[in-house]
Amino acid sequence: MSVGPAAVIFDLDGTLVDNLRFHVQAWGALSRSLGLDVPVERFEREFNGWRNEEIIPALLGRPVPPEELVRLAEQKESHYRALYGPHLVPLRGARELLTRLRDAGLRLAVASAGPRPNRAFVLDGLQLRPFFSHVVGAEDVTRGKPAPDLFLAAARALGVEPAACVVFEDAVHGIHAARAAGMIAVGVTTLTPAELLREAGAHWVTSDFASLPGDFEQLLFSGR
Ligand SMILES: O=P(O)(O)OC[C@H]1O[C@@H](O)[C@H](O)[C@@H](O)[C@@H]1O
Repeated sequence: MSVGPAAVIFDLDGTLVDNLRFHVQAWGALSRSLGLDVPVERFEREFNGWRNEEIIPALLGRPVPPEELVRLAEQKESHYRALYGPHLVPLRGARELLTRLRDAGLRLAVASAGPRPNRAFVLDGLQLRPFFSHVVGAEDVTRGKPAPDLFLAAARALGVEPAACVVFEDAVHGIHAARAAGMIAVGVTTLTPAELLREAGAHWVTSDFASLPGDFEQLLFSGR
């Protein structure tokens, strides 16, 4: 009997796809249209892994009524999808790793703080959705990352104990969330340097899915 992990949970933005510069560009355009001058680092670090319901009030520095929030979020997200659409591609090795994990009998889920249309844009656009038993998103929780809620919701949906889950995640907030959920955390260095992901608690780091650390590969696949 295998004693390795039973499930793997993937973050979406910055992990399954290397798309954060397009999110940052769209956030920058939204901010400018509102007369705000926001340093890029806030989008890359502070807001990475948050839900729109958390980002937009922080950006404006005030509570934002639901209708205004929906309108501003849609303005940003439709711009992001238009910017990223021509570049949509999985992170190197993603499809191959998902195939190996599925064939090895591991349960797979996505846990993203992003809204449903953005998840569909990537997962359906790249035909990755069939790999995943469950996709958990912004509307399933009230707190984004670093709260553990998204990852715990994914584990619950998969019917797997948190301690038996591995999380792939690119954001410091996401690594904190995975560790707070009691999961094994693997940092993906699409934007955030390896040292910061390790400091946040990542057990391993990798630049993509094509070259995983040997001992981590062994943990995932030995005995399967
Ligand atoms: O949880 P994920 O998939 O990394 O994505 C969450 C968010 O990540 C941020 O970095 C983006 O700017 C957001 O717009 C996005 O929704």
